Amino acid sequence: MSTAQLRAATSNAQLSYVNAGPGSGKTFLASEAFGYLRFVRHRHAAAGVVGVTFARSARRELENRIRVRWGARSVGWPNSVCTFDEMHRRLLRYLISQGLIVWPGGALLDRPLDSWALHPGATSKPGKKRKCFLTLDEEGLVSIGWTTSKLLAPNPAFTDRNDFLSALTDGHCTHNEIRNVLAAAMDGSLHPRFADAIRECLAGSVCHLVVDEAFDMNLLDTAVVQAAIDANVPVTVVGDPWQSLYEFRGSSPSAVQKLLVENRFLRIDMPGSHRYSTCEMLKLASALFRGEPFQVLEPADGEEFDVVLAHDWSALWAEDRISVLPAGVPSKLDRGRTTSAFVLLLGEVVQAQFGIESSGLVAATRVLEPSDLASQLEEPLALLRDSAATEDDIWSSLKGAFGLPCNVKKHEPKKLAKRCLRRLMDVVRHTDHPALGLTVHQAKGLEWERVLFLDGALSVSPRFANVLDVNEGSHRSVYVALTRARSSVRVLKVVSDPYGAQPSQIHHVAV
Ligand SMILES: Nc1ncnc2c1ncn2[C@@H]1O[C@H](COP(=O)(O)OP(=O)(O)OP(=O)(O)O)[C@@H](O)[C@H]1O
Repeated sequence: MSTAQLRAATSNAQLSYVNAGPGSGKTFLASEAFGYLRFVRHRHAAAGVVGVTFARSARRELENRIRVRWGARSVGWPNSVCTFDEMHRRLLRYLISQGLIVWPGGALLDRPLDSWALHPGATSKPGKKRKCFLTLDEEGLVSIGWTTSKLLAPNPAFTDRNDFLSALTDGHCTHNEIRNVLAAAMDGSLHPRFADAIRECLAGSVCHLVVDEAFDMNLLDTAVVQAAIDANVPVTVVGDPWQSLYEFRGSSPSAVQKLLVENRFLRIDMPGSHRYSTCEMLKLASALFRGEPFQVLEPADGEEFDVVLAHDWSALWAEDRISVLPAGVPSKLDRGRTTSAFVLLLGEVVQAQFGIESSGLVAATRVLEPSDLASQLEEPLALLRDSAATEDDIWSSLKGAFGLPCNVKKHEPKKLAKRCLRRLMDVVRHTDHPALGLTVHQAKGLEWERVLFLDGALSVSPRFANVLDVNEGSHRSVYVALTRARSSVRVLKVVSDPYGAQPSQIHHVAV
């Protein structure tokens, strides 16, 4: 460990904030600090050290590092590493178990859904609709309310109260319902006993809270951290204000800054970088962290990459200048049964090629409930690799594998799904070693030797430098993408992306 990391990991401050740039070893530090807190500072505590972060991939990364460094028992009960969603569920469950909140159907199940996609009764057809949600009254009764609002395609919701109630009483719910009810409970104006109970739960179960990627916290997450502070639980937060990416989940860097200032967190700066092995990357990462102008290069002919990053999955599927295998599907892809079969097929190819789980597998598995996935996909996989097999052969085989009748209109693949299969056939049949394709969100916290970034707003001209603005979400996404490479990053211009969001304008200055 560097001296700066050692100082940060072994700080005995009640509240500390470690501020550091990309590749400076923040996650490394969070894992070191976890061991110090668990085995030294709080070795006699009955409550646990809890590490908390955002995406499931980030949670896995942090937990793996802690297991490797400190042994599997270091994260055993009462210690844990979890996502904020998991923490919200635990707190709500505590309120239910104490009889303070009455949940429809009684109990909150262990595995909330990510979304209501394909749940009977939930709709994602865009348009102005009556939309059901949960409310909490001061007696602790959770009931169903509704509002008329515009439904957005990727966010299905219930429009009928009875359908919603029967899904809830069957034990289903999404993280969204949990967040809504917990946020209402934490709002002290409703009834102070909810907030008192939450502080009691935190004080009894957590002896130290370590928050990684702190600038992704939303208002509910900061309220949970504030409740821990009010319960006298020591807190360490680690973060880089430039790496706040979860705007769609309501991340609020300004609320995080407010939390740090109002509670007088001890700020520990951790300079230095451990990721970068070339002057080019050291210079680029330092300019990015300081908000200074920087230049980027286009790839040279034939240059190879370990990973290709893009703002969204669609840009990766639309790219045909390089051989890239995206580990996820465009968000606009329909969620029907035939498309779900394609998602499972992609999952097998990605697993075989890169040894990782592709995005969207959980939802597709829920739709098709395969009995023996490996043998069901044996024939479609063989046809995918057989250059004599046509696109129609693969669709028929996929339908057959999951018992979907052929020649039924609703099981016909849609235009976008067909385009994705054609691209997959092309990549699988013409390259032995395609690059892994990921979105910037999926790449957060990870690193590779050589990175190619697909972007439409950065200038790659030798006459211009780019300047990013920390207050722009899409600029922060560019920052994360450009700082993932150990030795080199190149930028390939994408002219337009018909499906995904475009980053907002980046300021260019002449050099
Ligand atoms: N003291 C150290 N000695 C050797 N390697 C280190 C040290 N600290 C960190 N590293 C390595 O440097 C790389 C970057 O570390 P880490 O992922 O923790 O950085 P980070 O600050 O969380 O990055 P980012 O926020 O940009 O994702 C990793 O490969 C990590 O193992």
